[in-house]
Amino acid sequence: MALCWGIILYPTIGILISFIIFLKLYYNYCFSYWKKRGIYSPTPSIPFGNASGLYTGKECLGELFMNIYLNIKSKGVKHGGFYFWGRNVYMPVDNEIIKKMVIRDFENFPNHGLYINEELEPMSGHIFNMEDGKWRNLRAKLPSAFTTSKMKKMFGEMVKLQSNLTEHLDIYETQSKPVNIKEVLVLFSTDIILKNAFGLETNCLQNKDLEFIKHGRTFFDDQWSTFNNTLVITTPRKYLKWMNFKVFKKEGTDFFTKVFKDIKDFREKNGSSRNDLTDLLIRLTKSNPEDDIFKDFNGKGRIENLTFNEFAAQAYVFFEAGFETSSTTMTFALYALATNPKCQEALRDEINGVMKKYDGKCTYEAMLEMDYLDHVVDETLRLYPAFPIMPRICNKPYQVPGTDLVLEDGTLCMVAMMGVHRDPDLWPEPEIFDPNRFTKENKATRPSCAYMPFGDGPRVCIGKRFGLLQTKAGLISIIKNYNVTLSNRTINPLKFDTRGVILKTKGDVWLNLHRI
Ligand code: HEM
Repeated sequence: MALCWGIILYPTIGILISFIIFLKLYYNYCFSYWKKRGIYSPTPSIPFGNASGLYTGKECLGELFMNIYLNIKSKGVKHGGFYFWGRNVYMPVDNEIIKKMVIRDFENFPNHGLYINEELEPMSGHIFNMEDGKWRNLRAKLPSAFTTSKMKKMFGEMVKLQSNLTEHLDIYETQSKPVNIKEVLVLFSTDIILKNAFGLETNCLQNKDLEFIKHGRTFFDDQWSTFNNTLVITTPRKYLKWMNFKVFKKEGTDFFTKVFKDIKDFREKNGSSRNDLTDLLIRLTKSNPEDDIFKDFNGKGRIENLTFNEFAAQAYVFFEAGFETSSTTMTFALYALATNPKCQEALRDEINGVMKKYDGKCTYEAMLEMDYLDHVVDETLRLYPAFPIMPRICNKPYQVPGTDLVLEDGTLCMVAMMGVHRDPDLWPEPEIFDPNRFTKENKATRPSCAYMPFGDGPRVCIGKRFGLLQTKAGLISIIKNYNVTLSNRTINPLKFDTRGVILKTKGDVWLNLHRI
């Protein structure tokens, strides 16, 4: 019997030891990447590299990049490197390098480099993941869904929904109950995006159990999806492809595929004059040689029409991005205003003053006159950029300007937006909420890439104007009508939820509302 155990035990121990030695050698090799190139790197550890905070629940993705940025910056260098597991990642901290990478030398970094597997998951073929010519061609068409005249019309629709929001909030106010503000703002933002991009009247505020909410929130909130989102950022896509990795939950994608098919079928059968994002996407699915929309981005060649799956993937990303980022931004803004009552008062005074000029109406023109509101939103997005990542893949060898480093083709580069936004060299006392940082005079003192909550360059957020309008429509309505204080149910000082890609508070933000 003892002999028998020996036969099994000794080879097993041998294999285990060999495996550990192999792993150690492998990691030593990986972790020497930046050193060999003479580039500073914070000390990595096995197995997570520099991302252990992410996997042990100490830091969210935005904080992880911020801390790496501040660490590199503290060494007085222009850039550094770090490791996701064994994967090397480049991080610039010099503003000129960031600017060149993202704007001037965009041709070297046109793609986000994230996992896309359209055969397995058609929904992954959306514009955020799209690359090269395909991305360029589609991206060139989409701005026509967000022109100034359309924005103005959409703001009108948002204002109509403001009364639903206050009616809903009044229920909490009259019962003197604190409100979980993010939960309400998700409903408000979902109504806005469904109305403006898809022409649907939903009133989620009265019916929060709608499937749109259930499936829509899964992507950013549920444990499984948030973990998957993190994996997609940190893991080389060739491994994910090899594993046939699935990002989305089937029930959610089935639901949205059906909804988008129904909307498309309905509009094709009945016609539509909405001239909105959905109309534009439907037009792109028609193979029409007469239609100029099929000219490529150079205006020389022709592009292929979108398949139904490609149509659905675009509709899906606009729906998801449309409600989550803005409701998150409004939530952070209200937290900041509740904890900075003087800023709240100044904002309310401005809203009342400007609206008085417009017969008490919240028009597009009135909103444009609200400078302080603009500064409050800007400052909120500086401290709490809802989508705090800006990945770029280097697609050909690139000599980093002003340095000896040549980035290799395929290197993942990460701009640490939150790091830049909290860099004390750019923002004195960066942790303090101070909207006046964004007055015209103060803005002029900073380099352009010191602030980029919507990214920058040709890949900048396409929904930026829509997201800002939505955020402002919500804030105007709440601050005009309620004095907002923080309930003791809120974790204060605020901490970040360490799951997922979107920046979120740990625990909910609960507010007390007092009708004015
Ligand atoms: C406060 C709200 C928002 C924030 C903070 C935000 C932030 C961002 C950021 C940082 C990026 C990456 C940019 C880059 O890589 O340089 C991005 C991309 C994108 N955003 Fe937003 N976003 C917001 C609202 C929206 C809304 C409302 C929509 C849709 C209606 C939207 C749709 C998109 C899309 C489609 C992309 C991918 C663009 C591309 O790769 O060409 N976003 N957003």
